[in-house]
Amino acid sequence: MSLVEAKGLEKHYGDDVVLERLNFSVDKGEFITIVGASGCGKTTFLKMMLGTESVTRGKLMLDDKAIPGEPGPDRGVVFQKYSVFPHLTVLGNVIIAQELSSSPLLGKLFFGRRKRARDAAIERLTEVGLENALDKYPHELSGGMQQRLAIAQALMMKPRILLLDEPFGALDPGIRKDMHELVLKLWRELDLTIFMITHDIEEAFALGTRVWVFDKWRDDPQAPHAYGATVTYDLDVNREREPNAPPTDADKKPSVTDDDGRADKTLTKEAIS
Ligand SMILES: Nc1ncnc2c1ncn2[C@@H]1O[C@H](COP(=O)(O)OP(=O)(O)OP(=O)(O)O)[C@@H](O)[C@H]1O
Repeated sequence: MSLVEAKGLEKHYGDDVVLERLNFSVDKGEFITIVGASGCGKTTFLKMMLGTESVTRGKLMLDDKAIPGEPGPDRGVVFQKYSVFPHLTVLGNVIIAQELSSSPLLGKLFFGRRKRARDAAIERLTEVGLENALDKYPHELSGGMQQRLAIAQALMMKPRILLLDEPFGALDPGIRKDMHELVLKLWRELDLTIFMITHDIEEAFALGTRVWVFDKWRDDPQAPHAYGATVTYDLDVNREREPNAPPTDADKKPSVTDDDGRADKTLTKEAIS
């Protein structure tokens, strides 16, 4: 059984068709990187996965059931803009993810549960390399450290799926490299399935086991909103990294089918950049 599956998935805003013809199946442990022109619907797709945007038509399934229409502990998210609380310490920022989830009314945990949440938060912060910054406030952290904190927050509830919306877009190239190593380490060690949007094609090919290109399947200049984007290319890359997956022929020569399964062509990252 696939972990995530879409069948004829569509998203419209009024008459504006943003996404359509989305048909895919994603197994546990895959690392999907998503590229595509600005405004083509990548974030909208991620929000549907998160449960903060509704499905207009078709199906989006998690474990063979309609994906919940609200965020849940099984799906963690990190956005490009730092989403941490400025008035809380690093440790407080991660504990609160558990507090808000376990005690939404009070937003507080007490006694043994607080101690367990604290221990779990320290574990998550150690995983992202912030164990020496527990008492710092976000303004005392570098951009890379703030994103590490946002990742620790997203991991606090032990999600199975991690949704990353251009998480490294605002970071310097050297720091991005460190973040790539971190995200690959977390993906492997925590058995995550990742969907990550990026504008950086090199990053998409370096990190993903599958690269998706979102684009409109048809463009009509007379009716720019009539057709939505879909996955126009679905490229197998770095398959040897997947848990228990031996390298496939696709690693050597990516083979691509269009969204109707018709064309079969070889594609390189140069061709879509
Ligand atoms: N809440 C909304 N109401 C109406 N239209 C929206 C809403 N959210 C997004 N859109 C529209 O949906 C389209 C896709 O937006 P989205 O943010 O998903 O694109 P994107 O591919 O992530 O873009 P970028 O790469 O610039 O972040 C855009 O035309 C946007 O204006």
